[in-house]
This record gives sequence, structure tokens and C-alpha cells, in this order.
Amino acid sequence: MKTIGLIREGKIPADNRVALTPVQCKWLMKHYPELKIVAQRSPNRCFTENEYKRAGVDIVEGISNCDILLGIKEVPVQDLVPQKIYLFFSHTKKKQPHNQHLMRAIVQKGITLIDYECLEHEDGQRIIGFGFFAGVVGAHNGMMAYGNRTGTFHLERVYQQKSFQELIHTYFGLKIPNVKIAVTGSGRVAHGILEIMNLMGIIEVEKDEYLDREFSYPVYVQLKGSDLYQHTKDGSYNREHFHLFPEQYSSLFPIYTAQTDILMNGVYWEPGIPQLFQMEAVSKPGFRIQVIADITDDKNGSVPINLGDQSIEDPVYGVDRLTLTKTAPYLTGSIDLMAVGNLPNELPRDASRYFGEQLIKHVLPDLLVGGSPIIERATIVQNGKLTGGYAYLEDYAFGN
Ligand SMILES: NC(=O)c1ccc[n+]([C@@H]2O[C@H](COP(=O)([O-])OP(=O)(O)OC[C@H]3O[C@@H](n4cnc5c(N)ncnc54)[C@H](O)[C@@H]3O)[C@@H](O)[C@H]2O)c1
Repeated sequence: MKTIGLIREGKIPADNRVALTPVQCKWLMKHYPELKIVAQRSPNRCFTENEYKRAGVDIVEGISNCDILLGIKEVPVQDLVPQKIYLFFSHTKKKQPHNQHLMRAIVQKGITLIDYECLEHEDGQRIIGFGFFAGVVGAHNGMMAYGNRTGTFHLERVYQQKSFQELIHTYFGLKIPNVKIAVTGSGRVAHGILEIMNLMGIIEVEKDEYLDREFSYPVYVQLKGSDLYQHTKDGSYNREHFHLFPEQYSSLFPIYTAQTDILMNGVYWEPGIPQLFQMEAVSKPGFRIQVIADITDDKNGSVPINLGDQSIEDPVYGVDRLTLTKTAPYLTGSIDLMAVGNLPNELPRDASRYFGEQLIKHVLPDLLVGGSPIIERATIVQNGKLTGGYAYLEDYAFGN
């Protein structure tokens, strides 16, 4: 008999998502009779205790009897139970300074850490994440900001809807003006953005048309890696080469800034990857963009005028076009920026269901019978020891 425990999220602000929904727990226990699932009592989880109880999941306080513990965000050090197998987003693989104490505690307590972010197919494609619902919520919020700025339409808040289905119902009768929207990226976030574009009846157009003409209906263009970046020497784009040497590339996005009303940004970004445009461009007369939904959300990152995060309650701020400083939203002379780091928390039940589905499809069955190459590659620490692929974390995990 193996026991999986759904742990209480301890990181502040409290996360309301969970790795398995009640229905998924019930399905798993039916199909794996040797499996028991318990949920640690939590005041914030998006599914109630009663929903779990009805699915046959016991609500518990202590989790030391569990074999496998599933969380979402970083587990507070004092909550880590020694010698257990944990799955959560640890944000340690890039030696993030703020999580060094967590990594040290994990090795000291003889824990096995399997990081969701490291679960990848053999070609490096990530297996699970919350990006799709980040794209959905971020695109909705970006459109909401444009509606508020221009007074042309009104959108409800996502977190006030019970589900994605209910959100879709709020789009009934919605009439979007003739805006031009640039969607950047090709991953999960971008797919979520495209879902909202299509649900709102916004039409996809080709790049050349988008750049050359105006339309009598709202349109969007999707810009992927080869549309966004070119090698500075010969203008080429090769995905693998770009991932390895991003600093050898420059951004092609500036030509779109004169033709775009709303930018929905869903690219992957890290230092070294070119910014989409230069900060100073915002002050120039030809810069048409009025609203940016920066779902990627890196401060001074792919969107250089991302001046930091807002919260779910208050997701939008303005950036003055001349002083490039933060202002209240919706002012003349400023650009509105939607930047929130935990967008999927606005639709936690749908986001959790989607996450759990991927977990059941690609990870849990193998984990219950002892592992798989996918799980092996995502195991950063095994019984307190760094595994081969993560030996580069030695100084981070054991040093001062
Ligand atoms: N604001 C939020 O709440 C929120 C939530 C989830 C994700 N995000 C962010 O959104 C961004 C996109 O996330 P996603 O889920 O779509 O990612 P993804 O992994 O699904 O896709 C990212 C895209 O970037 C490309 N990519 C991957 N590695 C790269 C590299 N080293 N260099 C250049 N390109 C690379 C991939 O080919 C893929 O097309 C990420 O930066 C992520 O941190 C934000």
C-alpha cells in the first residue's frame, strides 16, 4: 500500500491550487487499489474538504505516514518531513539565491525531490505546467485593461467566476473594437492567449497583412521565435542555436510596435535573450501600443517597461511614456501594463484539473511502480544526495 499526501501550501501569499482534484483522486484510487490518497487540512485550497471527503480522500493534519507528498509551490523549510519523496516547483535548478536555504534543508533532511519544472520529454519539451491558464487569464486581463482604458467594452474579473466555462459565458454579446493585437510565443502561455483570442472572436491574420493594413474587425497575429529574432550577422534563425546563443540575436519586434494596439507577451525569457523592444522606443511618436499584458512577467525582461509585479486584485499599472516611471492605470500619456506572477490562481480549479491530468498521464503511474527515465531526469535530490544531472548544484546545496 502506498499513500500520497496532498500537502497544505505554506508559501506566502497562500496558493489555492492543488496537484490532484477530488475527482482525479477518486479515479486514481479506483484504478490503483493499492493506493491511498490523503489531503492535509488547508484553509486556502480551491476544493473544499467536503469535496475531497466525498471522493474518499481523508483529511488529515499530520502527513508523516505518507510515502509521496505532492505540493505546488516551494515548501517552507520547517514543514519539510525528513526522508520523504516530494514533488513541487522548487525553483532551485538555476541556483536561485532565495531558495538556497530550501535546497540545503532538502539535502540535510535526506529528502527525495522531484521538480515538476524538470519533468521533460527526452527532447527537452516540458511535460507539466500552469502556462495555459496563465495565458487564458493574462489575455483576458489584457483585454479588460484595453476596455477600461478606452471605455469601449467592459469585462468582468476572472476570479469572480467559478470556472473557465462560466468565464466563457461572460463573453456573450461582447463586441471588441477594431484593434490589432500581437501575440508573442509558441508555448503553453501562447496557447492560452490564443484560446481567448478565438473565444472573443478576434481573427488571426498573416504577418504581412498585419503590418500593411488596417481592418474593419479585431485581429491578432502570432509571432513565434523565427518571427521575433534574427541572427545579427546573417539574419538567420535556428531554434537550437538561438537557445544556446541568444545574445547573438536581435529582436524583430520593433517593426510591429507601430502597428499594434495590444501586446500579449508569452515568450520564454531569461537574461541574454534580446528584449522585444528598447525602453526608449516607448517615448517615440510611432509607438502605437497602448496596453501590454506581460504574461511572461520578468521585471525589465522581454518587456523592458515591466517595472514589477502587481497582484490579482490590482493587476494593471501605467508607465509614463516620457519619464518611464510607474503611474496609475488608464492615464493619457501612459501605457498600461498587466503584470501578475500567479495568474493561474484566478482560475484555480481549472488550472489544478489541467495540471493533475498531465501528472496522471505522464508521471504518477510510473512513480507508483518505482520510476521512469522522465522521473529520473527530474529527480534533483535522491535521499539527500544530488543526482548526476544536478551535480552542478553542489556548492549551492552544500556550501555557505
Ligand atoms: N505570469 C504568470 O503567472 C506565469 C505563469 C506561467 C508561466 N509564466 C511565464 O511565461 C513564459 C512562457 O511560459 P510557457 O509555459 O509558455 O513555457 P513553455 O515551456 O510552454 O514554452 C516556452 C516557449 O519558449 C521556448 N523556449 C524554451 N526554452 C527556451 C530557451 N532557453 N530560450 C528561448 N526559448 C526557449 C520554447 O520553445 C517554447 O516555445 C515563461 O517565462 C514562464 O515563466 C508566467
